[in-house]
Formats: sequence, C-alpha cells, structure tokens
Amino acid sequence: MPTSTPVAVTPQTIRMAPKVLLHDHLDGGLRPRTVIELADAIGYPGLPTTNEEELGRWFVAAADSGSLERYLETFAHTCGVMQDEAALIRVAAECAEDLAADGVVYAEVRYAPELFTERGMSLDTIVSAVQEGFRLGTERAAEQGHRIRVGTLLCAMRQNARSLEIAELAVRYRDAGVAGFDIAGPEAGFPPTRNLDAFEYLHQQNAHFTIHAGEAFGLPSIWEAIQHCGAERLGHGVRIVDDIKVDENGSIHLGRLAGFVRDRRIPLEMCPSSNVQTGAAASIADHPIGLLTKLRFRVTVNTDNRLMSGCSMSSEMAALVEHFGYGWADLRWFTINAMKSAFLGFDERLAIIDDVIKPGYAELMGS
Ligand SMILES: O=c1[nH]cnc2c1ncn2[C@@H]1O[C@H](CO)[C@@H](O)[C@H]1O
Ligand SMILES: [Zn+2]
Repeated sequence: MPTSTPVAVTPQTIRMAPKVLLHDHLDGGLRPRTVIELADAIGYPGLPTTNEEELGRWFVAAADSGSLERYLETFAHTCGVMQDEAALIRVAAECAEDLAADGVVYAEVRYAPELFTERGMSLDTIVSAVQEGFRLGTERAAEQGHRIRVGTLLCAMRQNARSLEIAELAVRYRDAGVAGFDIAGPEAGFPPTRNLDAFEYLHQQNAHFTIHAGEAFGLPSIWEAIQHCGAERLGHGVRIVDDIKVDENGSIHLGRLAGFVRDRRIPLEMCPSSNVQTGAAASIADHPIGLLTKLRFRVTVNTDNRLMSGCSMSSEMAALVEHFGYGWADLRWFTINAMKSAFLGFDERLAIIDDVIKPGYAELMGS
C-alpha cells in the first residue's frame, strides 16, 4: 500500500532520484568556464572562443558530427588544458561535485592517462592527481549535503600501443580508487583483439575491465570484445540490435551473440545522446535502448561526455522518459542494473542498492 503520494516524474524530480553512472569520460565533462580558465592559465592557444556560453555550444555543435572520428577531435581542447597536476585535480574535483549535485550516488569516471603526458607528467603523477581531485570533490560534495562515491577506470587509446602498460597502471592503483580498465578511441580499424596481452594480464590479476564496442563498428567488434577479450561490460554495445530480428507480426528473434549477451547478463553501458551525435542512432526515439529494455537486456543509462552532449545523468533519463514513456520503476531498474554491474565488491554494491537506491525510489514512488 502506498504510504504517500507518488512524485511526478519531471526533469527536476529526476535530479532528486539516486542515480548510478558507469560510463562518463573525465575529459568529456569539463565545465566550459573551467576549460577557458585553464587555457588562460597555461597559455593554451587553440580554443575556438573564450565566451563561456559560446564555448559550451561549440562543443555540442562540433561533436554533433555524425562520425565518431570527428566527435573525438573535440577532445583536443579538453586534453590540451589538462596537462598539469593542478588542472587534473580541479577537473576531477568539479566532476565529483557536478555529478553529486545532479543526484549521482555512485560513478565510475574514465580517462586515458597517456593523453596527459604532453608537458612531461608521468603516468603515476597523473593517476595520483586525478585520485586527489576526486577525494577533494567528494569531500566538498558531502559538505553540500550530497553523498557520492567515485571510482575511476583507466582507458588505453585503441590507436596507440600502450594498453599493457595502462592495464598494469590500473592494477597498481586498484587499492587507491582505480576500479578497472577500458579501451577507447576510434573503433573502426582498431579491433579489441589488438590489446589481447593487456586483457590476458587483467584476467590473471583478477581485475575488472569493460570495452568500448558496437558503437561505430558492428557485431564483430562486440563478439571479439566478449569472446576473445573477455570483457565484463560493453561500452555502448548498441549494435547488438543487428543480431535481433523483429518480424512484421512483431515476433522477436535473438541471434546467438545477442542471446549470449542477454543470457549472461552482460551490462550495456548505453549513452543515447552521444550515439545520436556520432550517428550510432538516428534519434533518441529510434535508439535501440527502447527495444533492449523491452527485451530485458542488462541496460544501463550513461552520459558518455557531458560537455560534448550538453547533458547530465538526469537529462539523459529525462529524454528517455519523454521518448519512451518511462516512469520511476524503469529509472529504478536502470539504476539497480548499473549498481549490480559496478566494478565494486558485492557487499558494497548491495549496501548502496539497499540503503540508498531502494529507499530513494520508494520515497519518490510513494510506496
Ligand atoms: O564514445 C566514445 N567512444 C570512443 N572513445 C571515446 C568516446 N568518448 C570519448 N572517447 C575517448 O576516450 C578518451 C578518454 O576519455 C577521450 O579522450 C576520447 O578520445
Ligand atoms: Zn565512451
């Protein structure tokens, strides 16, 4: 029996709901003002504008390119200003504060340490600075009344050949806040199997990893990521729909790979707005997340790059509510799916589900 009146699902009330974010890039989430101030401080010359609003709009428009390769070009300006420790600490601290203020209670934020070495920082210095930033930001968020826990994922860039080195770095820092590993960057032409030595090492070390796959390239990329590399989760994974047939009479047939992904409960880190920008989906309304949710794949909702998509965890959920008619029960399902799939110990995942997520939604649902 409901004990209180349910709260209406609106963009504002979604911010109050506890949310879990597994796929968010540190270098894709800077505040436009911070990009401008850091560029000024280090003498970075390349920004297209130094007006805050204009710069925010520029990132979204430039990333709205229909191609992953062109979308990724915009990261030159964020990585360009993240080349010293103070910048990394600030960006990570603000990231934690922004996510917490948006109602995110657990996040895994990823970045590629190899992109911040242009001015001589070592990989260890980079990871330590980012961890310090998240510590600070989490503390500041708590002072503002927002409880958040943030883990990091270290990415190796697919086009470079440093994945084993980055995997070793992730393992070295696993007790200092690094939750796992990922490969990112252009997908076409850079299959995940190029990094097999890194994945074998991570398996040997009982370490967690996800792989960006099935975003700008199709089923072979997903198949390799799971069956050759042993990825625990899929970054995006949208193209898994290519292995699902819907007949004219509405009956649905899953191919062997799609069946495997669903049967094994392999989490899909779906990022709707980002996929529309890179051309992986035609629109939010046409995004495969609708079908995959209906078929009960282990779907999670994510931001990918808040700066490039002009989005937040709440705005992504609000967009899904608008286009698919989802309610609190669906948002709670996405959130619990994400928490179950986190690279965190079982007891800690359970504690967040039982102590934070379920009570938070119960209050909103009036139950
Ligand atoms: O959606 C994506 N697909 C593949 N790579 C990405 C995506 N978003 C960001 N990055 C890449 O990951 C790096 C580390 O954070 C970013 O610098 C960007 O190049
Ligand atoms: Zn991504």
